[in-house]
Amino acid sequence: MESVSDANRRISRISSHLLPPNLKMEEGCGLRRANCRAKGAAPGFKVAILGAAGGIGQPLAMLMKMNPLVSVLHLYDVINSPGVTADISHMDTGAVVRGFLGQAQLEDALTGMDLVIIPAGVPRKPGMTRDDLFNINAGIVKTLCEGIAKCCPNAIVNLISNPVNSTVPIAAEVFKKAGTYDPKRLLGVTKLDVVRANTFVAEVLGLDPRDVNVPVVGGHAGVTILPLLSQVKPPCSFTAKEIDYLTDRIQNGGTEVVEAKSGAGSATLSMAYAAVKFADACLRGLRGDAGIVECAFVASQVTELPFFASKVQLGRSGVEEVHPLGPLNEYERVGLEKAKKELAASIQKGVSFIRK
Ligand SMILES: NC(=O)c1ccc[n+]([C@@H]2O[C@H](COP(=O)([O-])OP(=O)(O)OC[C@H]3O[C@@H](n4cnc5c(N)ncnc54)[C@H](O)[C@@H]3O)[C@@H](O)[C@H]2O)c1
Ligand SMILES: O=C(O)C[C@H](O)C(=O)O
Repeated sequence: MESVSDANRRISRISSHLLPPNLKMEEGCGLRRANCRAKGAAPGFKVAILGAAGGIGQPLAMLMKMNPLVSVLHLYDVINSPGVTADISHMDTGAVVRGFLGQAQLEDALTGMDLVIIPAGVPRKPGMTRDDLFNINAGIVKTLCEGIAKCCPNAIVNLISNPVNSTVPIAAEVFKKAGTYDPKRLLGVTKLDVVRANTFVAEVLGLDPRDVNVPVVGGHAGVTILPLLSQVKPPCSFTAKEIDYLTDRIQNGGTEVVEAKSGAGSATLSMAYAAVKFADACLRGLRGDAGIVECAFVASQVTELPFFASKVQLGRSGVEEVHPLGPLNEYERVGLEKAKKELAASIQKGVSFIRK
C-alpha cells in the first residue's frame, strides 16, 4: 500500500502540472520564466469551473476557453484536473488556464473570480429522480459555496449540480450564514430546459431551432419544469395533442438522456452547450451589455415561493430584474399549481439541510 509520504510526493508531482504554464517551464524543460515573453492574462473576466474534470465540466471548460470574454479560467476538481488542464491549456485562445486539485487548492481556485460555474456532483442513473442525488450533492455544494463565501463573495454563481431546486436554496443559506448573500448573484442553471424546448418545438413546427424561443419557468425537475407554450416566440399555435406531447417531452428531456445512456450518466454535452450560453449571457451582463434576458432559477417574488425560475434581466450586478410570468392559459395555470407544490418541498429540503 502507498505510504503517506509517497502519496504526498505523488500529489506534489501531479500539482506541478497544475502550475501556470510559465512556472512549469521554469521547473522542467530548461526554458526559464525570464526567457518567456508572455505578458500574463489579457483584460477580461476570471471564471472558475468546480467539477471541471466531469462529464459536463470537460466540454464546458473547452467551450469557456473559447469564449473571448474570459481572460483567466480556473479548473477545479477532486480528481483528474491536471490532465484536463494540460489538455485545454494547449488551445490557442486567449484565456490563461490554471488547474487546481482537491480541497487544499479550492481557495486558490476561487480567489479573485468574477464567475463561478458549478457542475460538481453525481449524476442520475436510470430509475433515479434528481432528488435521489440530494444526499451526496447537498454536501458537495455546501463545501464549495463555503469556499466561494470566503474567497470570492462578489462572484456570480451559476449552479448546475442537481437537484437544482434544492441546491440553490442550500447555496443561499450558506451565503446567508457567511453574511455574503446577494440574491442577484446566485442563479440556478435551467437553460438546458429552454434549449430542449426550443429544439422540440422547432421540430414539431418545422422551424429552425435558432429562431425559436420558449420561456420555461418553475424549476428543474419533472413537473416543476413548466414550458409556457402560449408565449413562444415567434408567436405560433399548437393542437392540444402537440401541447401534451411537447410538455411531456420537455419535462422528461433529462430522463430521456439518462435512459439512453443506460447507467453512464446524464446529459453532459447539451448541458455544457447550455451552460456556456448561460455563462456568456452572465458575462455580457457583467460587461454592461443591455437587454440580456435568460430563464434562471433565482430568488423571486413572482410567486409565493422564495425561489422560482422565470425570465430574468442580467446586468452588471447579476440579476437586475425578475420578470413576471405574463398571461398563462388554463393548461399552464394547472401546471403552475403542480409545479409550486413540488417546488415548495424541494426548496424547504435545501433550506433545512443548512439550518438543521
Ligand atoms: N442543471 C442542469 O440542467 C443539469 C444538467 C445535467 C446535469 N446536471 C447535474 O450536474 C452534475 C454533474 O453532472 P456530470 O454528468 O458532469 O457528472 P460527472 O460525475 O461526470 O462529473 C462530476 C464531477 O464533479 C466532481 N466532483 C465531485 N465532488 C466534488 C467536489 N467536492 N468538488 C469538486 N468537484 C467534485 C467529480 O470528480 C466529477 O469530475 C450532476 O449533479 C447532474 O445531475 C445538471
Ligand atoms: O436529468 C438529469 O438528471 C440531468 C439534468 O438535470 C438534465 O435535465 O438533463
